[in-house]
Amino acid sequence: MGCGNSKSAAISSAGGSDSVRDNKLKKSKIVFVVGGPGSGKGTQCERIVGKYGFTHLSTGDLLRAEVTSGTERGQRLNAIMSRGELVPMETVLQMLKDAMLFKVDSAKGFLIDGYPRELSQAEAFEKKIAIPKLVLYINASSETMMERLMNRAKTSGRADDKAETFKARLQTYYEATEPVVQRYDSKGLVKKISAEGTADEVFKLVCEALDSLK
Ligand SMILES: Nc1ncnc2c1ncn2[C@H]1C[C@H](O)[C@@H](COP(=O)(O)OP(=O)(O)O)O1
Ligand SMILES: [Mg+2]
Repeated sequence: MGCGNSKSAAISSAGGSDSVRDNKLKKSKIVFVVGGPGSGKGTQCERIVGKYGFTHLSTGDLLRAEVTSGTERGQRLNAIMSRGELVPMETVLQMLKDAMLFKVDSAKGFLIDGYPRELSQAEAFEKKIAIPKLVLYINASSETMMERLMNRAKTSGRADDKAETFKARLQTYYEATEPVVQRYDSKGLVKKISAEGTADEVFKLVCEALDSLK
């Protein structure tokens, strides 16, 4: 501990030892974007990337990309998923960390979308990577989320954008993810954003929350 003075950090900025890079991650602006299915997380992340130049990482996208890349890890993931089994949390987290480390020198901040989905994932992230600086809680009523998902279903081609699965997704969300919000609320890290308005209106609130970050 305490061996990473600013000089050695500067020298290693084009790479550096694992511990130096781990330290950089710990200091980076990490924002968790949390909210129910269809609340508008992806929509807001896209806008944040445009205005703030943050790096947007979605664990779903990372998993799909790893599989199509055909790496050894991708092949293992493909085998697990084609057996209908769950990808181990440790693997998802390692993928997320690798993606963050890859960008740590250039990223102005990280938007983590779709993770953590449950308390144990939040705890594992903190242990392995860092404590987030902010949790953006994109909050919409279940009626609004349902309406938006039904609209998205017309073009998304996503198998889970169906009225029948919406109830189950919502229940999983409330049971598993809301405790994550409570955990960070007790640390004073949550900004609750009303997502009922237009995407522009929501983005105004999102900007206020992000601008309060040092
Ligand atoms: N504030 C808003 N008002 C109206 N529609 C919105 C909206 N934010 C997002 N949408 C639309 C875009 C999508 O078709 C759908 C779901 O948005 P999304 O960004 O994909 O949600 P999420 O990533 O949280 O699942 O709703
Ligand atoms: Mg999304």
